Amino acid sequence: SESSAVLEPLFRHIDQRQNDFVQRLREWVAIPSDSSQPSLWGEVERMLHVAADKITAMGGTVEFADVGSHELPSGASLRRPPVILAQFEKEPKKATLCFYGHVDVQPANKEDGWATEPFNLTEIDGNLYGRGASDNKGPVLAWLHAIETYLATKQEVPVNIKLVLEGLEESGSDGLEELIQQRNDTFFSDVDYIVISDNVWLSRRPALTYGTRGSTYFFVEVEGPKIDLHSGVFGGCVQEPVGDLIALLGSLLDHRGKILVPGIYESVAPVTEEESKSYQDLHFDLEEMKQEIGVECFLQDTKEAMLMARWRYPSLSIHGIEGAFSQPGSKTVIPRRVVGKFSIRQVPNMEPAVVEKQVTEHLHRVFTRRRSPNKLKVSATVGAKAWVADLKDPQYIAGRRAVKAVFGGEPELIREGSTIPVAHNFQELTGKSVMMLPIGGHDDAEHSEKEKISRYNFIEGTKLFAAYFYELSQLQQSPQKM
Ligand SMILES: NCC(=O)N[C@@H](Cc1c[nH]cn1)C(=O)O
Ligand SMILES: [Zn+2]
Ligand SMILES: [Zn+2]
Repeated sequence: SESSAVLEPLFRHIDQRQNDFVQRLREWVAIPSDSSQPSLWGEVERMLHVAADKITAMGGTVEFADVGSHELPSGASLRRPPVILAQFEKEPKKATLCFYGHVDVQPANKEDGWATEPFNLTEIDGNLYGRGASDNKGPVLAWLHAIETYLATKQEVPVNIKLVLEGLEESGSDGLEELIQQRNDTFFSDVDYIVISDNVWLSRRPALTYGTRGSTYFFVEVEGPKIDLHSGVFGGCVQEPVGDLIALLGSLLDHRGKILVPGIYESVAPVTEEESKSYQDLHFDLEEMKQEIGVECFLQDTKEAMLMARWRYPSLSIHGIEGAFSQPGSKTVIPRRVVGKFSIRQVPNMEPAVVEKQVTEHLHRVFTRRRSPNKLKVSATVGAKAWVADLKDPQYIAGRRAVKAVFGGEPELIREGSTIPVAHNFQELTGKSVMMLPIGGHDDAEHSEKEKISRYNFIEGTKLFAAYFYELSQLQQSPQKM
């Protein structure tokens, strides 16, 4: 068939080059582009330059777009890492696909329990372990390798390509929403489709993703004495900030994971019959998942209930306490100032600004009841809304065809519990079609000390993207053909 004639040489080339592609991923993972703290943004910038050089070497043009500054606690301001806006030569008759990805990563230290060095991509039993391997350097490279494959095999890329690559996704994509607004009538004006590959499959089957949850990240600061104190001297005499903070954090959730902040579930949409049915055919094995992450039980007993908890209900997770003694050994200290960190995943219809107000008021109410002399400060970042796409969008037709061409079966249609802050912004601000085409495996353990992408997913994922360019270009010719 025509599609095999186009795709077979591409797939062959990808197979032949797979070791080079893995080596390039190794080079990218070696850059510790952790965006969680402004003091580390130098490495994020270095990573953006490496990505830009790759795009330029392939014939693309790159602009480093400014996304403003971040105000430091000292009052000084620091320029945020720029966003790459790139494009390849344009042919007006072809559709234009814009790919979004990020090259920053979550923090990673060997001491967190990594069996391998987090920034040294290590292959074990066909899995490539390393921070950013799946989230999101592997998929970003797979898109670039798909383009490279067309060029190397002297085939015309069948769609025009634009890229948006950022370095602050893991800390909330600050400044990107404003950049999209500014460039709506220029960079984005001729874009037909936006595609994101920053999530994972639900099972061993490939998937297309049509929804993500939003997120707001909270900081609860409790400040007491002006210096840390000896607990033998002042224990029992001062109201301890850690005690206040634990009471505040303890007021957020019940023992079954229900959020106790008044009003938080108010706007959550009821489950329709159609939605209920949509979970039945999905492959998700609770027992296997228990084994994988090492827990005896989940808070839900059925696949349907667990997927709903993950995709369509809000959740609250406590991430840590800054300033509390956390090293090994015993230190009999009363910390003077502690900051609790937690986030709330939000679902369609929930407004981050409303959630922020509800949480702030709740924490102040609980704190007032304690009559503590300490000072409480609540602040929030990220404020990302949930995203849901229309499955009738033509991108999903091209996505299904590309999955069939590479994997030989139908994709699962899934949602995602995590957040890609820009997904909602792209859809709302540009009005363009947005789809997620993941290549990460269900067990990639993103954000954990076991993050990996399998060689299979990385290489077959590259083929998927190459096939996707082709299938997208075919839509204009035969949009209804399945
Ligand atoms: N792969 C997407 C991802 O991991 N996104 C982050 C974004 C985020 C949310 N709050 C702070 N950062 C995620 O945790 O979902
Ligand atoms: Zn990501
Ligand atoms: Zn992430």
